[in-house]
Amino acid sequence: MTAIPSTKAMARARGRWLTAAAGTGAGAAGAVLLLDTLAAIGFAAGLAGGVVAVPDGLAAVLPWAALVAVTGAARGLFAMASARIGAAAAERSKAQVRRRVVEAALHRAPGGATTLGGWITAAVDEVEALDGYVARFLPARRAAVLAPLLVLAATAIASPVSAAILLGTLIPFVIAMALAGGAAADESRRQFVALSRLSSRFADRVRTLPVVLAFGAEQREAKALGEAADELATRTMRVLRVAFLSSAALEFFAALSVALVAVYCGFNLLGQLPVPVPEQLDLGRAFFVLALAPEFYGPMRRLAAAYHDKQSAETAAERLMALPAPLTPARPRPISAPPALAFHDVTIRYSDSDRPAVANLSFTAAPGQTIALVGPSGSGKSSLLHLLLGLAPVESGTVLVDGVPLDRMGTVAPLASWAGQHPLLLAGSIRDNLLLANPKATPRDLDAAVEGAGLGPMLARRPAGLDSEIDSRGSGLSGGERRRIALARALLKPAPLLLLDEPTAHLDHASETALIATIAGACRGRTTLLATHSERVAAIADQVVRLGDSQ
Ligand SMILES: Nc1ncnc2c1ncn2[C@@H]1O[C@H](COP(=O)(O)OP(=O)(O)OP(=O)(O)O)[C@@H](O)[C@H]1O
Repeated sequence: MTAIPSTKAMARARGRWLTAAAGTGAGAAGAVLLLDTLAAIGFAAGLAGGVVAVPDGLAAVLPWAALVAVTGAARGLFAMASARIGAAAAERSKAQVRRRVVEAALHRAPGGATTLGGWITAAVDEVEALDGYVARFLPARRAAVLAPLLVLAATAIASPVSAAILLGTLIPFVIAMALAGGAAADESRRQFVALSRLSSRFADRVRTLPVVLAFGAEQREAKALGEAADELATRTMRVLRVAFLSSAALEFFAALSVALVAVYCGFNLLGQLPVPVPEQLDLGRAFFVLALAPEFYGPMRRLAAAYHDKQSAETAAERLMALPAPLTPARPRPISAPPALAFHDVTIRYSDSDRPAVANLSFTAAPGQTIALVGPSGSGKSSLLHLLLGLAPVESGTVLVDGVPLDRMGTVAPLASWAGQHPLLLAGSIRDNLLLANPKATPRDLDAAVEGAGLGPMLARRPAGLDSEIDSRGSGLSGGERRRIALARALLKPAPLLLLDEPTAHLDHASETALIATIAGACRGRTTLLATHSERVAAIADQVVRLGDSQ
C-alpha cells in the first residue's frame, strides 16, 4: 500500500501550491453563486407573495409571478455564469501548471526517478485533477461560507424560530460532512495513486513494447498491468462506497431539517404547537420559510459533491510539487563566431551517484579549435557535452563560454549543433528529421549534409529517398544509419559550436575514413568538442583531453 503523506507541513505547502495554481477566477465564480442565493431568496419571496395574493385575484398575483419569473431566470443565468467562469479559471490554471510540467519535462537532467510515463501522467491526468477543484470546489467553498448565512438572515426576518431550527440541524450536518470527508480523503488518494501507477506503467510499457516482445515478457507485463487495473477498480469501488454512504448521510440531515421546519410551520399555522413559541406565523411567512429552507443546505451539498475534486487535486498537487524543477532555461546569446571554452576544476556528479562522473577537470579551447575528449567507457565524455547543453549537473568549478559563465546562459544549445550518442529521431520523413536543425536549409545544403554524413547510398536504396518515412524508433534503419542522420542534422545547423558524441562508433574502417574527412571539414570555422574512442578521430583534433586518468 502506498504511504500517504499527511504531515501538517506537507498540508500547508500543498495548500500554498494549490492557492497559487488556482489563481483568482474561482473566487469570481463563488461570488456569482452568492448572487444565485440572493435570487433564491427573491424566488421564495415571489412564491410566498403569490400564494398569499391568490384570493385577491390575478392582478395581485401578477407582480409576484413576475418576481418569480425574473429571479428564476436569474438563477439559471447565475448558475450558468458561475459554471463558465469556474471552467475558464480551471482552464487557465491547468494550462499554467501544464506548461510548468512540460517545461520541467523538457528541461530535465537525464536520468532521475520520474519515468517518461510518469511525466505523461503528470502532464495529462494529474494536471487534469485540478479541473474540478478550481471549477467546482473552490466556488462551492466560497459560497458555502456566506450563502447559508444569507438564507439564515432572510429566514430569521420571517421566522426567528425556523432560523433557530435550521441552525440547530446544522451541527449534525457539519459533523456528518467532516466524517464523510475524512473517510473519503484517504480512499480518494489511494485511488489516485493507483490510477497514476496504471497509466504511467501502461505508457512506459507501450513505449518499450519491442523490448517486452523481444524478451517474451508479454504475459508477465500483461499480468502486472491487469493487477494494476484491478487495484484501480478496487480503489474506485471503495471511493464510490464512501461517496454513496456519505451523500446518503448528508441527504438525510438536509431532508430532516426541511421536514422539521415544515412540521414547525404547519403546527404554528394551526396553533397546535406543544410548546410555546414567541411568534405566530401567517401563510406568507410560513410559505417563504418553507420555500427557502432547502436553499440553506444547497450550497453545502454542492460543496460535499465537489469534495472528491478537492481530494483528487490535493493528491495531484503532492505529486506535481515533487516533480523536479526545470533546469535553468536557455537565455540565447547572439554568438555567431566560434566561442572560446574554458573549463576550470569542473566536477560533474549525478544526484543518485556517490562518485563524480567527471572530477576536477580543467582545459581550454580557443575559438575555432577542435578538442577530442578521449577516455575509457564511463569516464565522463558524454557528461561533459551534456553539461554544456544544460543536461548534466555541475557540482563545482566553472565553465566559461566566451568568458560568460555557463550557469548564466543555462545551455549552449542556441549556438551549438549536437549529435548525441543515442540519436533521437522524429516520426516523419528523413527530410523532416534533417530540417529540424535548420528549416531554412536549401536543397543544396541538404545535399551537402547528406553527402558529408555518408547517407547517399542508404537514400539511393529507398525509392522515396529523403521523403522516406521513419518512425520515432528509426525502425528499418541500421544503428550506423541513425547516427549518420544525426550527424547530417548536426552538419546542417550553421552553429559556431559543434558537439559530436562518438560520431564514428560502430562504423567499418572505410566508412570511418570517409566520415573523418567530413567531420574535419565540418570542424573548420567552429569550436568543436569530439567525444570519441577512436584514435583516428582524435588525430584530427588540435588538442586531446584525456578523461578518467585522474578520477
Ligand atoms: N543521467 C545519469 N544519471 C546518473 N549517472 C549517470 C548519468 N549519465 C551518466 N552517468 C554516469 O556518469 C559516468 C560517465 O558517463 P558518460 O556517459 O559521461 O561516460 P562516457 O565516457 O561518455 O562513456 P562511453 O564512452 O561509454 O559513452 C558513468 O559512470 C555513468 O554511469
